[in-house]
Amino acid sequence: MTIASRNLSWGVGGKAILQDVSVDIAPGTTLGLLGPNGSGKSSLLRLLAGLRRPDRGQVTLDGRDIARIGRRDLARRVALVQQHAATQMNVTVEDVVMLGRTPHRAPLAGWTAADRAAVDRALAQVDMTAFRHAPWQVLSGGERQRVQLARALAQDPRELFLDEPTNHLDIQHQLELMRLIARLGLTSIVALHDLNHAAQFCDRLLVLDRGRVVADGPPDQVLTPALLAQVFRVDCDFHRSPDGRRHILFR
Ligand SMILES: Nc1ncnc2c1ncn2[C@@H]1O[C@H](COP(=O)(O)OP(=O)(O)OP(=O)(O)O)[C@@H](O)[C@H]1O
Repeated sequence: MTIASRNLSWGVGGKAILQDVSVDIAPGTTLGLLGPNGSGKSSLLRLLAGLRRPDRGQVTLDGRDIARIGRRDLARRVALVQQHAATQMNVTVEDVVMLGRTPHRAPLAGWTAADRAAVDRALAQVDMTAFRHAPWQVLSGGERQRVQLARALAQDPRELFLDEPTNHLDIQHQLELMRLIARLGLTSIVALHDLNHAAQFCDRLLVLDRGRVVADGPPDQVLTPALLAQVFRVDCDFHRSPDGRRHILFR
């Protein structure tokens, strides 16, 4: 067990946004978080990452209430890549990725060899080494997205939360990013809209509809025509891809 939630509920201004969400995620799992726009995926990621407190229920990390874990300890362990990460403009790519090392550094200490190695590794993992000295403001949307992932990887997390990480990426980098996440060996929770990526790269899928969990299990069991019709209001057929995974054809 790494991350788990019990009967998590959260709302704003009397509107229930997440209701009774319970999930228990085994170490090393790539969990795809699916659901229509507004179903609560980003809200759940923030609650699970400890950035927001639930109104009811609890999030635990290795059995400890996440609300009782200090910010710095949590940041050494858990990284979140949000959809629209705010970043100061007047910085380089390397500066942004270096920020990921902050929780590991002693106050006023310089950069260690381990910090530099983590930044080098993270830039290489997202194929952005050539941009190391580029100013952040010249990057394209997809390049920024990859740098934000590198910042999270430089943090050396055991749990990685990603909110629609393939947005803005060209197809090559979408596939590379999904493959990278799947082979990192971390516990990754990834909000996704591409159901075929979910089928191809995730071990387990959790489907939200209007703030409630409506399906939870391996892709083959979750991605059924009935569920896709009920939750996403689409008709589809399935093919088997050569690796035996489901491939969805939308009608
Ligand atoms: N801070 C907030 N204040 C008011 N409403 C909010 C807040 N955060 C989220 N919501 C509402 O909660 C619902 C769920 O939002 P959330 O961003 O979690 O959905 P999502 O599944 O990630 O959506 P999308 O696929 O469009 O990114 C939406 O109706 C949204 O407007």
